[in-house]
Amino acid sequence: MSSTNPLVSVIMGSTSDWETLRHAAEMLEKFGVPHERRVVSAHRTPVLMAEFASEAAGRGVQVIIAGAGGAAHLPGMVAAHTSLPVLGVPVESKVLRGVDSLLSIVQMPAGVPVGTLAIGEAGAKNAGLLAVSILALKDEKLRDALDRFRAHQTSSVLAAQLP
Ligand SMILES: Nc1c(C(=O)O)ncn1[C@@H]1O[C@H](COP(=O)(O)O)[C@@H](O)[C@H]1O
Repeated sequence: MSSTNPLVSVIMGSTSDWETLRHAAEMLEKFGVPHERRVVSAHRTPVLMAEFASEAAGRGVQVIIAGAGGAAHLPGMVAAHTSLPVLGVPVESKVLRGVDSLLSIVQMPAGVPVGTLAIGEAGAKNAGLLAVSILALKDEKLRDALDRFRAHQTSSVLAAQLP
């Protein structure tokens, strides 16, 4: 991880979300994308959240990955304060198994989009991959790395076929 000039900001509502969001950070690491990780909460640190979202583009951040659980308003509220692409990761909650998180994030009013991923680890990994895809639009090396990632994934699946 690089804390200087991060291109992607991975934020989460609580340190308890790290077990899920670390999968997004690990994907970014795999592709060598400079990123930061922060705990920011729309509910518990509303002023910090508004400042963070308003200032992110000015710091050179190009994509925000925001994960939260339960009443997961963080991705939507961050999206309300920035026109950067915001990728929302629903964290699996104890009581409703993340369906609450998913519905809180996905059902945005038209005009303020959040690109919502699947619940939990798979969603976090795919958020990392989507962030890489977005950056790869203007980065040929990243595009090649993504192509290699896909090719490797394909050959692993083929190699794992049953006889
Ligand atoms: N959904 C939100 C927000 C928010 O959306 O602003 N802030 C914290 N939380 C969520 O509360 C859950 C429990 O947090 P604790 O484990 O700290 O009690 C976490 O999944 C977090 O994302």
